[in-house]
Amino acid sequence: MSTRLWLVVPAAGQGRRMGADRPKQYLPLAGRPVLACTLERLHAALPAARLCLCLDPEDPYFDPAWVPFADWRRAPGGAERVDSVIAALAAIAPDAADDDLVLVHDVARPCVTVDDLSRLVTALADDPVGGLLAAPVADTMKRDDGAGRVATTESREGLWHALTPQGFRFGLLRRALHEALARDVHVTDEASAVEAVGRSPRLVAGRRDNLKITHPEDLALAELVLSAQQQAGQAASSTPEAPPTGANSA
Ligand SMILES: Nc1ccn([C@@H]2O[C@H](COP(=O)(O)OP(=O)(O)OP(=O)(O)O)[C@@H](O)[C@H]2O)c(=O)n1
Ligand SMILES: C[C@](O)(CO)[C@H](O)COP(=O)(O)O
Repeated sequence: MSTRLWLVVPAAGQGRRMGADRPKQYLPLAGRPVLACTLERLHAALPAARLCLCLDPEDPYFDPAWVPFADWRRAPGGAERVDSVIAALAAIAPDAADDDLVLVHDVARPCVTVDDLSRLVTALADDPVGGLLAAPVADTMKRDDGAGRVATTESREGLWHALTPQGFRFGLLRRALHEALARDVHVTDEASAVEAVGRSPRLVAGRRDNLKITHPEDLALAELVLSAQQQAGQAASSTPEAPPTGANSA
């Protein structure tokens, strides 16, 4: 399958759980804004991809000098992440073909490695649906009783943490997201929307340190991860902790 590669980076969130004086994508990480770090990783792996960056239309912090891609455009962020991604798909629609692969990656995940990005693209190259980076759940899982006590211990077998990027064919992704909105199905990632139209995204095992900066402590963790990756030469490569696909019985 010979198609173009698009990158959609939702970066229009307000970072409410972070509680900082500005959206978390503009907080400093290893001396640069989170947004610049994330775009640098994406560019190192996929320099020829076409980028669409979702930004709050009233964002006073963004600086285009942080974008290393030659071919890029911006889309107006919406109220929820899904609205921002839909706006990005509308912005690329005039130039995108239904079979083009669209990778959606949170700006808040700056620790994704070049190797995970490359393996994802390779895994999805001939996949008619698409898929996502994911990490097998490694902790014992508890369900609460609603009153602060454990109701049950849940099996973690077959459970994965959904990471990003998540990559799907343009036509399928657009249809799935629009159907989710029309049917009022709450989706927190692209894969859920694709699942809701009856397709099964491929799970591609990725590194656990591809964390999403969400809470204040995550910024320090991300800084440690970037530093460790740098020392281990893993900014550009990595070894997954699980086979690329298959059941999680860890
Ligand atoms: N309306 C929105 C909401 C989120 N995002 C993006 O979606 C990604 C994941 O969202 P999340 O971690 O929830 O970020 P925020 O919405 O910024 O955080 P919070 O929910 O704490 O406000 C982030 O890259 C964020 O910028 C977006 O583009 N548009
Ligand atoms: C897309 C995502 O990063 C996958 O883990 C996640 O669902 C986004 O989280 P949010 O808090 O719902 O924005």
